[in-house]
Amino acid sequence: MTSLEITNHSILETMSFAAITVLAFLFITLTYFLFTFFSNPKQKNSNHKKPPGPPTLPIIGNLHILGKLPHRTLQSLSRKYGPIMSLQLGQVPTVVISSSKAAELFLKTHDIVFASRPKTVASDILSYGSKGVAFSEYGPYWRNMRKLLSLKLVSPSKIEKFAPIRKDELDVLVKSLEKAASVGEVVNVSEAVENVIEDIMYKMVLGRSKYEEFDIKGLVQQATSLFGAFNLADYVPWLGVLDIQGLTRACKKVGRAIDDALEVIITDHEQVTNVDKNRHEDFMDILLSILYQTTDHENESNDVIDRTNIKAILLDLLIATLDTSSTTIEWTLSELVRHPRVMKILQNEIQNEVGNKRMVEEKDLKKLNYLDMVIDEVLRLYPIVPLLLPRESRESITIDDYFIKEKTRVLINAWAIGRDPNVWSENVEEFYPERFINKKMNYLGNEFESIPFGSGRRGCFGIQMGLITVKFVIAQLVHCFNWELPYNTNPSNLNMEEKFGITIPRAQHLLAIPRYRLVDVELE
Ligand code: HEM
Repeated sequence: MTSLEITNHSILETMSFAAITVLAFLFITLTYFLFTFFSNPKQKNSNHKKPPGPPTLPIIGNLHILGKLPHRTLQSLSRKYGPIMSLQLGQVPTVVISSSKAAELFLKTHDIVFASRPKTVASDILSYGSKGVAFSEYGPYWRNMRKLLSLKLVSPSKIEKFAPIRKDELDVLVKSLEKAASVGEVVNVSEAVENVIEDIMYKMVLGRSKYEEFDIKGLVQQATSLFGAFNLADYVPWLGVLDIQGLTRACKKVGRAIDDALEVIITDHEQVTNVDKNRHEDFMDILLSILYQTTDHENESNDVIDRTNIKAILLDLLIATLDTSSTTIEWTLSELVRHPRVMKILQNEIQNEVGNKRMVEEKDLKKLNYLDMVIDEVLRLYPIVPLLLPRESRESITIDDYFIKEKTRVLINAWAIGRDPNVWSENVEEFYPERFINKKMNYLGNEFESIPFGSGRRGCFGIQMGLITVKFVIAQLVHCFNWELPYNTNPSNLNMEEKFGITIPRAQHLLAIPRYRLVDVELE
């Protein structure tokens, strides 16, 4: 065969492939129109009024309009279509909530209807078929696991028990920053904070410092972005086999690496526990103590907690603890550096309570009211999980005259709710902690004006542990150091762009120069 023949042959092949693709697309589009036109005629003629929403395209619905920062796109769409808005994400009917009043209806008044999570490719692969807590469907398994874990992992006495770990790890960070300060070094604050949180959480969850053999933080970050990605396979399941975005392949690859790491961690833990029975109890010990128990004593269910349950829960806990606290700290330091006025008031408050001859201790935190206001303001502007974790309606329901059918996905735009000018006044975009002077937030499900931890049955169960970690790190870092931006950057020019995923970290790492400000403090 000559080269010309080869070329012609391939063009012919390419042409027929293109023709087949076009024909297939036309066939699918036609089928879709016929299907949507003729299917469910009863619903078309009934009073089942859907919430308003933007026009949809065949097959993909509104998937194409989400953009790189969906929380922002959805906020501007809600200005046009209202706080309860319909979207069609591929084949999945979706409702987006963008006001505190609407959030209260979905997360409090009708919480039980929206207490489930949708099954997704990521939860199926990475969570061992949704066997963890955060991504599992509503039902006796989730209810019992959540009750058990809340009691055993994050009770006030457990939070107190882990205080020495938080103190020791933070001391190490302060020491290294003191060194950097003595030579005027530029510090990658984002990385430093990620590392200290990783060290704290490692010791708390696994009872030891990092494993050199594998990069758990990296794997957890990859899993977090896969959980947050809009995978076409979840929205147009028949396109799933093609895996056009490669996300299903990525889930399988990351899932295998995580499984290998978790196996090593569990085996290692079992061995250490056998040798030293009086060790300080960590999360992993608590999880292993429920291995082989049944999940539902009351109803005598036969579900036994096995190794895959333990691995799925462990991954949930690592995802829930690693990124959330460090990202909140990162945004807080960024806003403080941008607002020297606020930084000064906070430093003065700490200095008045603690003096400048010793470091902050956790017991000081309850006296620091301005610190509470600073953190509330950061959580209002940067709810770290901007769309919370998706919910799914367990049955059909009518809310505010809108019909929401069973298995509708519900996205709560916590980011838009915290920036609603009708609630937070015209200076809504401004970082202004004083707006919380007469407004004490407790995040226990009574306020809906700012919901960084979600709310209701599926709300975060680690709120107190998250808050104490964030407040302690911030108080220590601003008490021990003044912070300057490098390269003569004007604070008002600091880049504040975010990246989208389940969480929203800074798009660019925060770099700053620490200047030590305490006198005569001896770190052991
Ligand atoms: C600043 C730190 C934290 C923030 C901002 C945060 C935020 C959130 C948010 C927004 C949700 C979803 C709520 C919803 O869908 O309504 C969530 C769920 C969850 N969080 Fe947190 N979280 C933090 C720390 C923690 C910690 C330290 C733990 C564990 C010790 C934890 C464990 C969980 C779990 C298990 C869920 C899933 C709950 C369920 O589906 O039943 N979180 N968190």
